[in-house]
Amino acid sequence: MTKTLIHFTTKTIPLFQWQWHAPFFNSLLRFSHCPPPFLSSQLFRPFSSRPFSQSKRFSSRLTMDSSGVSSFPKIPVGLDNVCEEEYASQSKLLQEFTEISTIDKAWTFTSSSGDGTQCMFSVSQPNLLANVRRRYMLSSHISNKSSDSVSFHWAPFPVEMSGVSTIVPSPSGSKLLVIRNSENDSPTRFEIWGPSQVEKEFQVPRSIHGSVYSDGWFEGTSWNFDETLIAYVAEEPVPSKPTFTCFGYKKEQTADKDMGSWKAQGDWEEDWGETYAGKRQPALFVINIISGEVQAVEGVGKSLSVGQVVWAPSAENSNQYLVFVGWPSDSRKLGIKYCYNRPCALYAVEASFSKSEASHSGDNASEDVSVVALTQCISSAFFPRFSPDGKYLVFLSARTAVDSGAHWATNSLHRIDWPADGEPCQSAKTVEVVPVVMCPEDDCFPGLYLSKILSKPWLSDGFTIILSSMWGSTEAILSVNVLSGEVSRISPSNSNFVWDVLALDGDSIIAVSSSPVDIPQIKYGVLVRKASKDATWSWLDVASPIPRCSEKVRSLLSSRQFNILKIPVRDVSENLTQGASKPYEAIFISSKSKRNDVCDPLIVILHGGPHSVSLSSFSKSLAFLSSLGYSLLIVNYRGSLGFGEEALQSLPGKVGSQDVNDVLAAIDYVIDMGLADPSKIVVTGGSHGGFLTTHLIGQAPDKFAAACARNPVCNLSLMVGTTDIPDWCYVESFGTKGKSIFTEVASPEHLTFFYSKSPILHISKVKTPTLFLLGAKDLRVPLSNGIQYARALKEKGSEVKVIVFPEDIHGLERPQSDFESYLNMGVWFKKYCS
Ligand SMILES: CC(=O)N[C@@H](C)C(=O)N[C@@H](C)C(=O)O
Repeated sequence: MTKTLIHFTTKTIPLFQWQWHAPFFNSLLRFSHCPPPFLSSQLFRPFSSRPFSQSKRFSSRLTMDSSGVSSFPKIPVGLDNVCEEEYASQSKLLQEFTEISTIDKAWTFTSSSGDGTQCMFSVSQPNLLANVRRRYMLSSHISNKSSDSVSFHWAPFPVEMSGVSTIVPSPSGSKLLVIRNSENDSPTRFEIWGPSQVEKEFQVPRSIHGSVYSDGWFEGTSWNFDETLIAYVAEEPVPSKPTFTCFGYKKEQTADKDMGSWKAQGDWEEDWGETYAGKRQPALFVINIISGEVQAVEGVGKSLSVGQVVWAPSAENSNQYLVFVGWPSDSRKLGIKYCYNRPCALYAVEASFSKSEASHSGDNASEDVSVVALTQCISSAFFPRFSPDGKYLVFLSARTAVDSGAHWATNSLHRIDWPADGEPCQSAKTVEVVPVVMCPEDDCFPGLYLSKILSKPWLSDGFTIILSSMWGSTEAILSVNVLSGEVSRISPSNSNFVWDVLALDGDSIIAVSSSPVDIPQIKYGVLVRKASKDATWSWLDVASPIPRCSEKVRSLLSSRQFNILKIPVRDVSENLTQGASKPYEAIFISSKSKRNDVCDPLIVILHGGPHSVSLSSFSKSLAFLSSLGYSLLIVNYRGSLGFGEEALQSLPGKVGSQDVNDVLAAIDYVIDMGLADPSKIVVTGGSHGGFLTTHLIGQAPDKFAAACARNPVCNLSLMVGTTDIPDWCYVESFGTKGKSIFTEVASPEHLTFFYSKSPILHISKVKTPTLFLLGAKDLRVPLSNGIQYARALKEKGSEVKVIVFPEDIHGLERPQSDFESYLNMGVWFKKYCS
């Protein structure tokens, strides 16, 4: 992979830079038998926690002693020989953290011999050399289940699933659908696996549809009940484009790429923005696995982007229906990634197909196939799930996000009682099962905050679903009675860990639990007492080969601890809602032992969104930073998910002030508690977290020894004209009013207002050395935002380093980019603060 690395050296202290490149430091370390006395104690600290300031003194002395010969060693651009040492030692450690695998999903199958359950775990691990995530499956047989023990018998080795986009077991568990999207123009492959081999394989050419969606959002793949048909969501086929030959425009269009012709671009088609660049509109298809015939579902038309399709239960002699989510797509498509505020509704459509050649209905939706809108009364409906007996259709809503314009907000859960005759009806009553919580009582249920629901979330009673939902800075497993609306926290209520449900095994739960200092552990939840009012769950530890970590990582983690702090709101005013006046939280990770009463340097970590949350789950990158000898303060400022709707809605209109002050108050809180040294604080965050980082170094210029910003929002007046979510700039700057005044052409007054809310307003005060990590293909906060700010810092002589990842988007999640980001961050912070 190629990368662009721009190191802006400072123009005010050139001597310092030159001293830094002193040529002898490396050789001295290599040839001397004992380290110089002032380095020795530092060198024996783990992972080169030798402060750079000392190294600099040392190297400058050597430079003066040298007889003026300044032969620069051959070190890579952007490094000097001091930080090269640091690079080497930190990269070794980071590699050990990077290798830890992640459990992504699990499926259970009743064993045909009736002696337990088979469980398949989907696990992934970065492959740094290939710069991809390696995905594999590991199976386990679950037996001897009781309330105090369970046995998992693991297959000896996992099996790699290369090139697999989607895996979906059939309802009976006797078949497995494996979909392989191709990366070029070749067909998409559908494989139907039986217990021992591939039973069928179909190739669907690009003329029928493009890649099958496997994005976790539009994605939906559903088997019908007799396991003959599979409904799914795929990119509609590429329309024909004008063709030219050496004689000019060719009237008869062909699909083939023949040699003597070329295709024009045709009209630009809007996509769904960040992470969807170049992706074609999602459309519904059904494959018949007996005949291999693929049919586009008729009647939907191009005015809806569709996703999350499921088969509706069918009554005897009734038609078969599909239920899906539709997002209006005949007007401007604003970015959808992380944006639950896009209106959407549930629809039902009869699964009838033209019997002729498969084709997508496109604009010519068949007149006689009607689409039934099921959720007209509510501005948002998604994640449809039918109960096993087909009586209830349950779905999630983000109506508070849609109605307020905040990109993510508190969810509500709803139910439709599905007609017994199987015929969907427009006027079906929608019941609110779990309402939005405005202001939770202390330590009580804060409302639902979900980014996924299992495809089969039901307990055997047919009316209880199991979910995991953010709860303050943690995530908890909940059971929800969809008839009474009763919500129970069933993961341990005294746990500060994150609990995430992976799959159900009958009435038991396979879950994963982790903390910032504990790698994920598989847990088995057993329902001990069934009485719905006070059902009790017992959580058993499961010995498992995944994930594994090295002895070094294990020992480093065992020396760390974490707490969730409650930070009181400073300056509570009468204008604040009750929910916005309550304490917010920060996760504090530190060493278990304090050396000579000295505080470790502190890294302040800020999530983006702003309506997102940092959870107390295990994070390899944060564990790495913590293991370098830092305390971490991860602030869930007001506006974060998981604390009730009033606290969340207190932020829009006050970004750059309320959130900045919350972070400053959290820092003062740990300083006052004696947990941090005010002279050793650095700050980092991405996106809106980068907005906070750059605001903080401008508004509190003496507070931070160094900063690192990933794809930061630095100038809203520049972002509004270039991002895929200009409406976000309006809502976060103006508050909910921004939703109605949003226009594609920001007025001069609006631009001035955006500027006044932006970190760039404070740039003249900045003194903090700042590292920028930028994705060149970011559509959310385009590169120009970070580059403009970094150039402006450079112009005024501040210390700046910029790394641009040419192939990365907003998340910088490709394995090499993620690795390089955290390595540079570790080295940068060590250089300025240790
Ligand atoms: C809604 C959204 O994408 N906002 C961005 C400015 C942002 O902060 N994104 C978050 C989710 C991130 O961490 O990238």
